[in-house]
Amino acid sequence: MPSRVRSPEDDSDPLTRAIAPPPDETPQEKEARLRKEAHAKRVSDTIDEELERQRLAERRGPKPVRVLLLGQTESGKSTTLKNFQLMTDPKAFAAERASWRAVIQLNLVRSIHVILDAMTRINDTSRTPSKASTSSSSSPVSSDLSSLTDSTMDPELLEIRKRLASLLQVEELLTRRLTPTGYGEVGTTELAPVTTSLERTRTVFKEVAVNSAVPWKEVFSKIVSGKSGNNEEPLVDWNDPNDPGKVLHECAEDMKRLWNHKSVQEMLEKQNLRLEEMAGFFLDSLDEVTSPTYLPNNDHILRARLKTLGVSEHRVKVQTGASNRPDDWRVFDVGGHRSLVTSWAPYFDNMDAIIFLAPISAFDQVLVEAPRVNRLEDSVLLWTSIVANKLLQHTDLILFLNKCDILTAKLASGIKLRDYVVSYGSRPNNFENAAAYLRKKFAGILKENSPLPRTFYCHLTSVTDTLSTQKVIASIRDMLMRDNLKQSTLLL
Ligand SMILES: Nc1nc2c(ncn2[C@@H]2O[C@H](COP(=O)(O)OP(=O)(O)OP(=O)(O)O)[C@@H](O)[C@H]2O)c(=O)[nH]1
Ligand SMILES: [Mg+2]
Repeated sequence: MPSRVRSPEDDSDPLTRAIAPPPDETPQEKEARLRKEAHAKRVSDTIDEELERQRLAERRGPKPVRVLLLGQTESGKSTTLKNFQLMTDPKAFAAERASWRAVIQLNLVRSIHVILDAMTRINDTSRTPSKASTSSSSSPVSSDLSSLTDSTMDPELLEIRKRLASLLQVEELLTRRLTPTGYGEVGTTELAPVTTSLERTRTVFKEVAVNSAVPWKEVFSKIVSGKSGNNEEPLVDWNDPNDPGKVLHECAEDMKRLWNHKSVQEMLEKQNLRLEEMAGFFLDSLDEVTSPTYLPNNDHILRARLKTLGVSEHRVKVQTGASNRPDDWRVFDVGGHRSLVTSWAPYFDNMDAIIFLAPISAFDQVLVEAPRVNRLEDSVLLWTSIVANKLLQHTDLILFLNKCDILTAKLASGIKLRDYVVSYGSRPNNFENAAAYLRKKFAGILKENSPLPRTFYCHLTSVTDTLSTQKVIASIRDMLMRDNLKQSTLLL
């Protein structure tokens, strides 16, 4: 078929048509248009010049330090990034409180959703014919969960459940705001069960994921109405009728009663749902999160959970003792979901250091995306492939054995490491012994699999704790500076 050749003047071309001046333009309009176009060109040229200037400065100036955060999903990568940001630019961090408020509200609503789902599941199970004999009990309110159907459930719980249905709309609203078209995704995933037993309960829920390189935070700046006196903290428009905080405040008492209800606690225990260990757990802070003028503090922001999609680069200025000018660092945060691991490799080139996070508290959990894979085993396999990678043979590897706070609590509650890691044997089931054992395992893997001998840098961390994490980051900074210094001395 002959193709049509289009001349530049051809006004059927949509672009030409779009930028063409209106046919009935007056001389004054033409002058105004030309002025506007000249101004736009000046602005565009200035931006180009600035970009070029930055590019040249970067090429001439000291090379930025590049750090890549790796580890399975929910290992604490984005939380470590938040620590970098809090440490290097606390004002910018504080300015984002309104955006994190929305994430925390969503986290809270999701926990309630999990409880409501669990209650429904009990109903469903009880209605199946095989359970008919147990569910036909005519006893009144009962803590026997097999008989906790609508007809036998505490009427108070039924009422609470009905009233809390309005929270599901809040969930939808927040999810829509957090995932502007093309910038995020809402995946239906399975709640990480707390046991590897095949008999375990499975809970399906939605988790919001965003690419942190895109402006999801700006969506929430729309609910920011101004700046407070010290010009740092954003103010939320508390009078906005669509602000989800209103519904959350109205539901506060019901949420509290639901969470503290004896039957609910028993039901969660029976279904092996340890919400306290779930990412983004705020049921212990209900009063604060549902207060009418809630803005999260740093601790809440670090505990907020928002899954990462893709890879994003963050620029931070790290102050070193050596010079007055802070160093330019690039911290790369990646999504740790299994389907995203293949997107890590293009970033291996040219990295100064990799911080690898292994959440060692997850020894009794399985991956949400692969329910037969133990999370600790997965971390060990990922670590093995990272240390063995030839592209990374000259890169410093820093291991964070993370979530030590949860590990301590878990072991203290009587959950035995040796039930999941058989080789742990008869060692005492406490944090010191468990951490030392796991540290040795990861060190051994590094020694055996590194293409070239390298130092084992390892920290026992709880990255939701800012003070200790900032100390660890400072020691990494000093270590990298020493390394850089050594290299430049060798080059002289
Ligand atoms: N208690 C406790 N919670 C932690 C710790 N580290 C991370 N968390 C929480 O675990 C959740 C997951 O952490 P993230 O930093 O989002 O995990 P991630 O590795 O970025 O996960 P992806 O983005 O899915 O790859 C968040 O709610 C954190 O607050 C820790 O050391 N202790
Ligand atoms: Mg993340």
